Amino acid sequence: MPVLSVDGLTRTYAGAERPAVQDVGFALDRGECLGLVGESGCGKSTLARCLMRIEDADRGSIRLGGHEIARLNGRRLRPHRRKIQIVFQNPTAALNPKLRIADSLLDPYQQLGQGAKLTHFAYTSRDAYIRRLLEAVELPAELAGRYPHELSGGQRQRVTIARAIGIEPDVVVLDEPTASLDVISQGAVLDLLDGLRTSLGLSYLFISHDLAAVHRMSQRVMVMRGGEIIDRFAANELFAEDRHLYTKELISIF
Ligand SMILES: Nc1ncnc2c1ncn2[C@@H]1O[C@H](COP(=O)(O)OP(=O)(O)OP(=O)(O)O)[C@@H](O)[C@H]1O
Repeated sequence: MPVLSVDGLTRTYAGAERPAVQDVGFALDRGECLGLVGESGCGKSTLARCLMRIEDADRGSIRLGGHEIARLNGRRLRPHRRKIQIVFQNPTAALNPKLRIADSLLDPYQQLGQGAKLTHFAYTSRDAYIRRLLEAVELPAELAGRYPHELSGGQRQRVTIARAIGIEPDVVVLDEPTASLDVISQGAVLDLLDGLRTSLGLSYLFISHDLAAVHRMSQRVMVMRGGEIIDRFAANELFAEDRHLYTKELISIF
């Protein structure tokens, strides 16, 4: 059974002529990285926000671990929230500037993790939990006492990754996770994410406008345009003759 399966997902903003996300469907297997590529404005982030239930889809189904969550709210949605986490493009906006790194790392656990059976990041003590998380994202333990502005962009993004994985979700939505980083940090963060997927058995929906990054990270790729998935293929079929013309255009610019 897929860890996440989405069917017919559609989201139209008030006053818009056409849906930002239209009839999107896919299934994500355990341990898989599924790439989603498309140019700015094609609906990638809207899809991500619908999956996270930050926004409501107009219609369609979101099955997470076999549970339909598209229309759950409040108390009924809460038990499912831990299972899907997101890493956003901009780690500076994602971290509370007034919290030390240790407290930022603890926050998801306090909100959603208590009572969950954690295995890799079992909560034996506050310090051990934080140390283990920093280690997992290859950051030195002494960063725990610092504030976000005392870290580099790459280090901050590692902290948001640690926050996302510390409560052991099944699915992590990576929404342009390296777009704000320089090229060297981009490669290092992608390598880290790839390693975490394997070692923790995570499933990723990896969203990017960068076809090269998506191709490098993913086993399967979907191409989105105007809110719709217009092409999908296994990563090793990227250069196949029968690729959609639009995919070929994306290939020609990468
Ligand atoms: N809150 C909103 N209200 C109204 N329209 C929106 C809203 N957010 C996005 N849109 C519109 O929905 C469409 C899809 O936007 P979305 O941000 O999902 O695209 P994207 O592929 O993530 O783009 P980018 O890579 O630039 O973030 C665009 O036409 C955008 O203008």
